[in-house]
Amino acid sequence: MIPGLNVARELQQRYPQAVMQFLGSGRPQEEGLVASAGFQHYALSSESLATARRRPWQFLWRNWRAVRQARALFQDQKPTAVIGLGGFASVPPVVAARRMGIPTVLLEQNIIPGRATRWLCRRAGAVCVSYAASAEHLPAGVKVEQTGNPVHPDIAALVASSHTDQRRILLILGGSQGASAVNRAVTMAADILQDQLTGWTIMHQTGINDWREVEHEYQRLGLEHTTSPFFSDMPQRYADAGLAVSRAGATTLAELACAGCPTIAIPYPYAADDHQRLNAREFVTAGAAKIVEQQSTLDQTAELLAKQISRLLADDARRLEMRHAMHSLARPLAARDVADIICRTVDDSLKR
Ligand SMILES: CC(=O)N[C@H]1[C@@H](OP(=O)(O)OP(=O)(O)OC[C@H]2O[C@@H](n3ccc(=O)[nH]c3=O)[C@H](O)[C@@H]2O)O[C@H](CO)[C@@H](O)[C@@H]1O
Repeated sequence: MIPGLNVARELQQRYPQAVMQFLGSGRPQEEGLVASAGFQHYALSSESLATARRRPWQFLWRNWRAVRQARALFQDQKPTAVIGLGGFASVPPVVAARRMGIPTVLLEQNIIPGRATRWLCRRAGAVCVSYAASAEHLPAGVKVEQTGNPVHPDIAALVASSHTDQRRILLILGGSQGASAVNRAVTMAADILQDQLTGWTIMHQTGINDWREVEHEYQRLGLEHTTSPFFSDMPQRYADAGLAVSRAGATTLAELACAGCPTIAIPYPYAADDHQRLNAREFVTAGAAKIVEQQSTLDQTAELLAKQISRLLADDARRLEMRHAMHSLARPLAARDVADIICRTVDDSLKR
């Protein structure tokens, strides 16, 4: 969703008269994000794959209805192009667009393309990916373009920020929902590292459920900290951070790259195709991040995490090297490049 918003911002700047509409499955958080970016949102009756196993008829019926809804909307609005953002809710509108001859482009952030991308890619005008390796997981003949993941312009601008590193903020991120296992592992690691963390401020995004508990824990430990269920000013948070501990969601990693923020990634172990671990590995290979695997017990995860944090806190030079490596992975012009590809796809379809 967030990369899609950034592409819409770029297109809106180029074509101020154009109308950008987002079609989703009606999740309130998604609708809120779209509305606060100033775009229109329509909810279709699409249903995710999670339903397919439990209630297959409901899955088929609701998605069939969603295709019909998208079709009716497109007949009325006559869109120039339809862009699939990778989630399952993108399948019905892209299917409807294809049937109506409307040009389509897909965005895929994860190194292993998700099912929606794998299903839709053959007839898409182009698939814009974050990682070069994604092409290996798509059928031959699909037009794959490595654009990087379109991040917010204020985050993209962080690439130009200075490379000297006096920052003493440890940023903890759990992805858009927050991550309970990360919250617990980090607070337990903070307990182990209490002395070493003196002089550092912990900036922790907890998600809604754990906020009180995490806040209470830092107060008990007497550590400098700010906690919030969700930060609405991420560009500033990234700009201030000297080290991050984070889930390995594709967008967060792309943003950390622009910020040049050395990162300890704790991949979500149950992600489809284990894509978070694979996303993070690309960063480890480049020397920009470390991985701490989530273990079967929290104690073990916390212990490994504490060791890794401790090493990096003690090694300013290593963090600076990681900062350079992170910046080398940044794709601050991704939104522009995706917008170019969309425009080219539309032009090509008009010539046919
Ligand atoms: C658990 C899970 O399956 N997560 C998937 C989900 O990630 P999810 O959407 O949870 O996380 P992402 O890393 O993709 O994006 C999180 C976004 O939320 C923003 N943010 C985060 C914290 C905060 O306090 N404020 C804030 O604004 C970040 O700046 C970022 O833009 O989709 C990604 C693809 O896009 C996948 O790679 C992830 O595996």
